[in-house]
Amino acid sequence: MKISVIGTGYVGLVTGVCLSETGHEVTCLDIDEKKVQSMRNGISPIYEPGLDEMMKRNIEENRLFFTSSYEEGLADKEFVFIAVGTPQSKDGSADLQYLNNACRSIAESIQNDVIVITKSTVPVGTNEHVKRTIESHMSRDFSISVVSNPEFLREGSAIHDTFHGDRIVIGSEDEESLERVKKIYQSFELPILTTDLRSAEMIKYASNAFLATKISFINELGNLCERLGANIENVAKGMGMDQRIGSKFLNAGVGYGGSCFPKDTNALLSIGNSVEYNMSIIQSVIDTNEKQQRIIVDKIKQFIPDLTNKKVGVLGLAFKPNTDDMRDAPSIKVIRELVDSGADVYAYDPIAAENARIYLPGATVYRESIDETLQDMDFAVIMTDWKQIKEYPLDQFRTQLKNPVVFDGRNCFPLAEAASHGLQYHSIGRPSVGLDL
Ligand SMILES: NC(=O)c1ccc[n+]([C@@H]2O[C@H](COP(=O)([O-])OP(=O)(O)OC[C@H]3O[C@@H](n4cnc5c(N)ncnc54)[C@H](O)[C@@H]3O)[C@@H](O)[C@H]2O)c1
Ligand SMILES: O=c1ccn([C@@H]2O[C@H](COP(=O)(O)OP(=O)(O)O[C@H]3O[C@H](CO)[C@@H](O)[C@H](O)[C@H]3O)[C@@H](O)[C@H]2O)c(=O)[nH]1
Repeated sequence: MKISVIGTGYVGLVTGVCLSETGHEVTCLDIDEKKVQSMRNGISPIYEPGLDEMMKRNIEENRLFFTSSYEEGLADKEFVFIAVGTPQSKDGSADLQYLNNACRSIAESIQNDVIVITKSTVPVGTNEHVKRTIESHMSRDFSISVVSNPEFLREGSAIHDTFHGDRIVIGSEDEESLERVKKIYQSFELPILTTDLRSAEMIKYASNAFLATKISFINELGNLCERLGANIENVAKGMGMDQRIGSKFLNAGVGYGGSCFPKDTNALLSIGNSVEYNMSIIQSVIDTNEKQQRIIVDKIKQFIPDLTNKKVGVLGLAFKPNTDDMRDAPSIKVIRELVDSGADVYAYDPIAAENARIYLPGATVYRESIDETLQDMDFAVIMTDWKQIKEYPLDQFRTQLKNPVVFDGRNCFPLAEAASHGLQYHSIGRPSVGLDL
């Protein structure tokens, strides 16, 4: 089938590449010329394990194309996926300016009847707005059908999630379009839920908000455990064994970040407000997360009240492992607070350091290795559970640091091991060990 994908961020690029991998002819379209040039050369603008190789193969086999021209991108296409960003506006709602621009450009360049499939996360009712916008800007009379097809991939495992996701959701009021879009995904052999437009749009927000709720819930319980001498890991294990609860997304830590949970929970709140319905659970989830993102600084100040000229080695900057994405990464708030409190911050991330420069205070010094980041520091802070950080030998913390004190925002190490290596080790929702050092 001939497909156009508009917007080549994580979702658009991974969708385009994966659809070409299954034999479709795909043209990915982006207004960012530099990105398009780099993608034409087989270089992905995002870090995603396995993506470059798959991209290059499909370009070579003439199934995957890149353009910045709507005329070229839409020529002969039966299906147009919209995957542009829908970031958070100042008032918390989803900012639809990129989507609106894409709709107007589609309308101006459309050359045949198309099914427009929205992959971007958009408020309930937006697909109807997409149809109206395109139809009202078209100069010729083509038939436009709209289908909602929200995306559930995670950054860092995006290709795996695309081919092995739990479900594909397709919503439309138009049965024929539903059937045709189902066929695009035929070879994926995944469960497909077909539903109405508005429910499909809501499923995306509901899923993200529920996962965010699980995280804020376990973080709140973790804070209680700390005060009562219980261990949140043991508690989560016991809860997760109940299949009604499930063991996933019960890892306590420095709160959720990234380009989706923070903005989508806020957008859901705003959707509620638009119909005068107060989403009090979602509000609490957001408030709990805001506090949780700063909790490691509170903990540091409890043990080291004066941070003036203290040297701090920060391990991990990305909002989670296997991505270079720094959008809403908890490390941003933590490093800003450390710097504002007078500390000198030295930071390491295997791949996010370049993006981090855009978000972090200018005073942050970037290091190339864990060893280098820990050398002569007054203490260490762990912000991302990268494999190389979790596998870093505990005795090296003791050898490299000036004082063997570690604040771990991701519970990377078992308590007994940290203690046996002579560390003063503070983590989340678990008792601190090595306090007698
Ligand atoms: N990032 C994720 O893991 C993820 C997962 C599921 C759903 N989503 C949703 O998917 C959407 C896209 O997210 P993302 O992180 O991939 O976005 P992004 O912000 O990383 O990328 C968006 C891309 O769209 C391009 N663009 C903007 N306006 C355009 C236009 N008028 N025409 C063509 N291209 C245009 C930009 O240049 C950019 O390359 C959002 O709604 C997001 O909520 C994201
Ligand atoms: O038990 C957990 C699980 C996750 N997190 C944090 O939650 C955030 C989000 O993690 P994850 O969901 O793995 O990453 P994303 O790539 O943001 O993916 C989420 O957001 C996407 C965009 O909407 C959705 O498509 C995915 O289904 C959804 O998982 C990160 O900061 C994680 O560190 C925790 O703190 N504890």
